[in-house]
Amino acid sequence: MSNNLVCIKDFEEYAHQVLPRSALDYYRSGAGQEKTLRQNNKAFSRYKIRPRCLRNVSHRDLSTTVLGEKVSMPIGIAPTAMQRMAHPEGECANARAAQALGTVFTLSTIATSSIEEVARCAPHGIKWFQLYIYKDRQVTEGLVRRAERAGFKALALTVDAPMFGLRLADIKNKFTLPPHLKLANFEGTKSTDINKNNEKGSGLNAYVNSLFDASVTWQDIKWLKSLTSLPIVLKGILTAQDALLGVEAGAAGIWVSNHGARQVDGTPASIEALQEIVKAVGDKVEVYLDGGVRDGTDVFKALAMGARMVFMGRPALWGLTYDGEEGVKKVLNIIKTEFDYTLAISGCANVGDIKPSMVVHESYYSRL
Ligand SMILES: Cc1cc2nc3c(=O)[nH]c(=O)nc-3n(C[C@H](O)[C@H](O)[C@H](O)COP(=O)(O)O)c2cc1C
Ligand SMILES: CCCCCCC(=O)C(=O)O
Repeated sequence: MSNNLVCIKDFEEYAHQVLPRSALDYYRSGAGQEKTLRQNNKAFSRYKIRPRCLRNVSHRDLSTTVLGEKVSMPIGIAPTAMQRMAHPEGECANARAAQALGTVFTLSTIATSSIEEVARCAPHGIKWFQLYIYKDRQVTEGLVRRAERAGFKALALTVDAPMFGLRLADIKNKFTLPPHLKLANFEGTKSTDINKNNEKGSGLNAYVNSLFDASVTWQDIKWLKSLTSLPIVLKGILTAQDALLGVEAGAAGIWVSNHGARQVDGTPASIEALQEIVKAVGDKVEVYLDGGVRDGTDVFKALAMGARMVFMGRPALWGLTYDGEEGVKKVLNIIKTEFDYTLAISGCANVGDIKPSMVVHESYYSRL
């Protein structure tokens, strides 16, 4: 079977065939009419690679560093909630796959495996913890302390979700977490239950509106920084202005993202937002990108346009659905190989050889 799955699209098609409707729609969907969701993928194809020739690429090195840690490739796993709907080992399997490939796994606050379980499953992996700010600040502080104790290396604070986007499929399905699963970071607390309030639609929106703090401002980044010495990455930035405010507030990294097109339908594709942010931020902090990364050429383009690392959300969920840890490893190995081929055939022996001039917007060719 797996010989027939040779690219991420194949894993996505497989997951579409086997996942229950409600889980599939939750994983797959974007906000509103899903215009931005379609653009996240399409926008990459509007950028063109300009390969260079005869540059001795016989030995290649795909590794890089993020926040001072060496990773085997500039491709990591973005936080996605409730992964045990895809596979019984959920986040644990995903984290083990990332550990095996030597790259970053980011655990969602809204996970179906706890911080401690994931730390036990992947003790040597580079793990980041994704954070939401709860109205009850002690909930957030408790999560930070647990992530610190469990050896997580950074906090990815999601800044694009004061409320949740209107995901029409979840509303129609009246999404709830299957009863055998739990929000594992909150067992036995009132933050556990996403199923109690969904008579009118998706249980997610009811949960978020009742517990997440929509009044969060830049001052709260200072508060978070005062709590911890872990580096803080701001996830969900789409403008140069906010990137600069983030740098000023002391962020160690800016994660360019439109949340997989799940928040505002009508934002730019993440790749379209990347360059203004890279230009504004310069070398002050690292810049990452997620959203629509589906093959090795996408990785190359994002790096040429200034990202230090890219992350993938849904592709890991499709891999998990296929075969847990092994499925995610397959997905990661496929994109790693594609990136290696792109690097070599474009005349680069390592990520440092990828230069901004090697990727142009397609309009470059109509101007000639
Ligand atoms: C099913 C699903 C759940 C997500 N859960 C979270 C989450 O808990 N926290 C968060 O910051 N982002 C979350 N995201 C956004 C991802 O971290 C990431 O930004 C996005 O998936 C990247 O786009 P891609 O799926 O096209 O790779 C989620 C995305 C999806 C698809
Ligand atoms: C149960 C609360 C919301 C889940 C958060 C996951 C998320 O960010 C998403 O995009 O979905």
